[in-house]
This record gives sequence, C-alpha cells and structure tokens, in this order.
Amino acid sequence: MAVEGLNVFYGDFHAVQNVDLAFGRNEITALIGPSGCGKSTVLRSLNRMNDLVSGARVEGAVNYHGQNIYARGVDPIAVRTHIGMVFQKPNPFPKSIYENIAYGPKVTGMKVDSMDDLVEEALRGAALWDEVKDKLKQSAYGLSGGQQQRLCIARTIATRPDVILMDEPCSALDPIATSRIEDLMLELKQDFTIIIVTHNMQQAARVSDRTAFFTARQDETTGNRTGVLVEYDATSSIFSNPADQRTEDYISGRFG
Ligand SMILES: Nc1ncnc2c1ncn2[C@@H]1O[C@H](COP(=O)(O)OP(=O)(O)OP(=O)(O)O)[C@@H](O)[C@H]1O
Repeated sequence: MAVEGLNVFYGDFHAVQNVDLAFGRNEITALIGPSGCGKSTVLRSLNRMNDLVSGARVEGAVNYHGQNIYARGVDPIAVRTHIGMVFQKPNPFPKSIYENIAYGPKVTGMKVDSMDDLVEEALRGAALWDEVKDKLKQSAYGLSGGQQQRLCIARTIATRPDVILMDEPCSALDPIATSRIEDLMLELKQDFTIIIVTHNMQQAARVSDRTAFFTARQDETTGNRTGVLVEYDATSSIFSNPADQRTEDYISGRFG
C-alpha cells in the first residue's frame, strides 16, 4: 500500500500536506509526531474513514494493490473490509463475545463454512480464545479493557483484511494489557500489514519496522498548523540516527 501526494482538508483548513509513504507488506509502520500533526488524519485516509467525517476532503491517491481507493466507483465499505481499523478506546458492540466476531462476516456477506470455526480462529488470532472460550455467549462488556481491545482486534481480523490500522490502540490500557497487545502485534504481522499511530515512542521503537515522523508547520499569515511528513525510515535509523534535526529534537524530548 502506498500514499501519493496526500492532502487532507477539513473545510478550508489544510490539515495534512503532500504526504508520500509506501508501507511494507507484513511490516509494522508507526506514525509518530506531536499532537495535531495529522497522524490520525493520515491513518483515517488509508481506509476512507475520513469519508465519515463531515467537511473532510482528501486529495491524492492511496494505492492498494495498485488501485487507488479514492477512484470513482470504489466502494468504501469494501475498502474497509480489506483495510480494517482498531480504535483508541475499545469499542465492542453491545452483544455477546461470539456475536461481536460473527457480525462483520455476516453483514459483509462473507462465505463462511462454519461460523463457530471462524469465531475460534479470530479469537485465537487475537490471543483471546483461552480466556473466553467458555463464555462466548456472555456480553463483551464483561471483559476487561485489554480483553475488549483484543476482542476488537479479533473482530477486525474476522473479515480477513490484509491491512490493519491501529489508532493509539493501547492508550486506554494499563502496562500489562499494553504489553499483551504489543506481543500480539508482533505475531499478527506475520499475516497482516500493520500501521499504528502512537504517542508512545518506546512503543514505536519496540514494535515497528519503520517509522514516519510528522510535524505541524505553521503558516505565518494565517497561523494555521498543517501536518507534514518530516522523515520516514527504518525505525532503528529514526531512533538512533535521524536525518532531520526536527526528528532528533522530538525523539530526544526537546519538543512536542
Ligand atoms: N473532524 C475534524 N474537523 C476539523 N478539524 C479536525 C478534525 N479532526 C482533526 N482536525 C484537525 O486536524 C489537525 C490534525 O488532527 P489529527 O487528529 O489528525 O492529529 P494527530 O497528530 O492525530 O493528533 P493527536 O496526536 O492529538 O491525536 C488538527 O489541527 C485537528 O484539530
């Protein structure tokens, strides 16, 4: 998947300018940078989630297997089954654990031989099966926050996407639950391409293969702050030998 000349506007406000990024298959890419630099905006552009934000407009291309997902005639709902998303706050449906997983495959009309097998596969894939296998009919709301987030990951992988977008998936979790999600991400990357927005630089350094650092550039006349991509490289290079002074200042805690 690759982004070419991505610009995003909210009404007249130019939120993100001219972003080019190519994501490595079966890699984890972290999007980092100070608050308001457009990380979530870029992430939401990758599966047309910005279509649901009133006033949002996207220019440029997001090429997925060679096809621009913004091309005329592309169905955004189909895009989101291939490019799934996990949000900051765990948001299970008010349904049973089983139904949380079965819902996506049912509504997207996925051909499923055995729903029970698919539910088990998704829950195993999200490292949750052993904890919930005896209470599949119970409400998802009875799970802990970390379990709920793994359920949301299971729900996402149930429709068999090949890209998973994660918007600060651990920010509402304690360190133990965070560590479990990080371990899970490292397992999931064998089967999926993962793009994660995180405020936690240690997390980016621990889990990601590549890191994109964004910052916000202020327009002197209008005072508006527009997000730009500063640097994109292997995570080890970004954290040990960044090419741009702004990256170095950010990762060493001098700004942001
Ligand atoms: N729905 C919206 N309507 C108007 N402006 C928005 C909307 N969503 C985001 N913005 C603006 O776009 C800019 C980028 O926001 P975005 O949330 O993408 O940044 P971010 O880097 O993810 O920030 P944070 O780290 O604080 O979550 C900000 O100036 C923000 O106020």
